[in-house]
Amino acid sequence: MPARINAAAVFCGSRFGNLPAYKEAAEAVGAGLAQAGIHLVYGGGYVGLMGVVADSAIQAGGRVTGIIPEFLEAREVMHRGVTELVVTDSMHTRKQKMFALADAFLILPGGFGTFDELMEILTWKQLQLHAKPILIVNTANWAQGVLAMLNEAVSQGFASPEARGLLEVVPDAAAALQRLELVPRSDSREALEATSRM
Ligand SMILES: Nc1ncnc2c1ncn2[C@@H]1O[C@H](COP(=O)(O)O)[C@@H](O)[C@H]1O
Repeated sequence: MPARINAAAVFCGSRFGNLPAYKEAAEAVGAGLAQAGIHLVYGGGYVGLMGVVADSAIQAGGRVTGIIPEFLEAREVMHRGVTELVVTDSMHTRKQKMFALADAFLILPGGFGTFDELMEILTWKQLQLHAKPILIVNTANWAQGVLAMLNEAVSQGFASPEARGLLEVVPDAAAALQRLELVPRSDSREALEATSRM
């Protein structure tokens, strides 16, 4: 079935993590997006799972846009093989551009930076700045800690069950790609207007 969305942003680790399953998931997501004709938007690095997802999409003939802040060009080894590379003046601009381009967000295994990106896109949704799907690809249950934290916030009365429901958890890349088939293309003007409020 052809994909209805244009682009998905992938947030994931700048390291590989300890399990081979993490790299395999990044490969499957990159290749799967390309095969579905979905434009990959990601952080522009060559390192860790970020590089894996980009390389897999490129090898499968996909369109890949990397968005990287200038100060991370060396640290995250800016990927020069992507279709488009956007160098921003700050982390904030990077996030805004990734947000504006994407119709949906996939969160793959990662560390603190990935958690930050997840929380920001989730809290923007909680504030009704957007309504785009956010999917955690829970490979080998890597996200159990962050999910427990979110669930605990609901249990403690600091977040509503509705807010917790703004985030979907899927077990693997195949389920994520299947879910993306159901996502309608978002109105890019609405997305751009939303970024001006962030
Ligand atoms: N504070 C941050 N805001 C946005 N993005 C960040 C932040 N810190 C790091 N990042 C980026 O996240 C990815 C993955 O980082 P991991 O720590 O490996 O999960 C990387 O591109 C960081 O630049």
